[in-house]
Amino acid sequence: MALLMDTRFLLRKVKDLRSLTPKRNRVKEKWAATHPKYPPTSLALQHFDATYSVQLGKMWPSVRVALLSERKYGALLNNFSHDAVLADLQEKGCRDFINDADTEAQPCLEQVSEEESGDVPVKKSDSDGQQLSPPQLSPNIPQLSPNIKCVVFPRGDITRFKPARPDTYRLLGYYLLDAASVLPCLALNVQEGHNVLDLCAAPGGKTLALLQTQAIRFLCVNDTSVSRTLRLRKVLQSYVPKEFLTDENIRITSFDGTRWGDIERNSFDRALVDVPCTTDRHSLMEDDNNIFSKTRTGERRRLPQVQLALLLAGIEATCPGGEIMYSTCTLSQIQNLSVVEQAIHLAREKHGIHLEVVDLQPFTHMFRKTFHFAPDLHLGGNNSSRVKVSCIFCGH
Ligand SMILES: C[S@@+](CC[C@H](N)C(=O)[O-])C[C@H]1O[C@@H](n2cnc3c(N)ncnc32)[C@H](O)[C@@H]1O
Repeated sequence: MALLMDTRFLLRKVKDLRSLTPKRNRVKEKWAATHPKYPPTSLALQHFDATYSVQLGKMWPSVRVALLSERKYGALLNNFSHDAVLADLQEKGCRDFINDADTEAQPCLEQVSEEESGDVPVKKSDSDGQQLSPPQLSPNIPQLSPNIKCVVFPRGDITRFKPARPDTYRLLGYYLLDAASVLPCLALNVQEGHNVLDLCAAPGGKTLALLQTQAIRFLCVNDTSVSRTLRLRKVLQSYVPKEFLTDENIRITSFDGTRWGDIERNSFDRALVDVPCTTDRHSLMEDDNNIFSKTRTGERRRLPQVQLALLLAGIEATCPGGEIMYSTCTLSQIQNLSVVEQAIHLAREKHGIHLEVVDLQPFTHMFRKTFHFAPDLHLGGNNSSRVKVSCIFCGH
């Protein structure tokens, strides 16, 4: 311990001495050695400027500003906590945007776009269902779980939430996440007694939201990264009472999700496939661990391939009549619509599985007071085989 402290002291000293030396060459050398000429955040912006200006046209400048602005959090309330957190946050000016959703509203045509993620729910037809070619839109409105509550400060108010405090049972009262991350969990339409698969689950924000429904019979939580799965376990321990985290209720694994079809088929009523992606906002903000860094170029290029394999695995794992939610936090069409389109095609051609795409427009319309959504997007390669889907864009 003493040695460690001395070492730390010495390190600090060296730092101090360096800061006293005249700036000249030393500063230049250090800069050159540690900072790439083009940091990953700049490479990400260059890439988005090139691709999204074409994909989004005149919407890109405002979407760009939104991506570069401070992220706005939501606080997902923890029903397992004993503290009266909601009243406390309401007193501070927050509102539960799910409770405020306009469930009576009918979708209208005017819609504007803002930011990040593409979320696409897909329904698996009965095995003897008719072949759907081209893929058909299934117009249904998910029943919103009354138990998922997520509060936000009013539009334009970027007050930060204080870290959640533990209650007398050491459970935290809320989990902070991008408010839009709750939308795929709501759209998944989990019903009483369902078996649910969360294929890429860590660090666990959406897993927690799914557990808040208190409707799930069995939840299977997976993430290929062992370290991130460890984080997820810690999150669950901080929010969910031990008696809920039994083998009968939940299974936590660290498998490669792309191989899930080899492990378990036709087993789940619902599957959430929240894939790794270019995490657009993060890639513009943080140089550390950035997918646009030169060392991760190969990984970035392989993303659509991995996403497709994960979605296909989620489809195989779901039983006939079940629903699959594909979600990302990127605007990229290649990582959103193209992946869903290819998955539908391959599921039919290779596995004989027929899918219909659920139209999310009525769903997004319910939340138009809180989020900006993309205008209609189309699934399908040509005019004659178009199926509409809606992509949800994170942020306010
Ligand atoms: C967008 S994050 C998931 C976020 C999570 N759903 C949440 O709400 O906190 C994507 C996750 O996919 C995981 N992942 C990447 N490749 C995977 C694979 N082949 N199988 C399973 N998980 C994978 C990553 O480790 C990462 O944790």
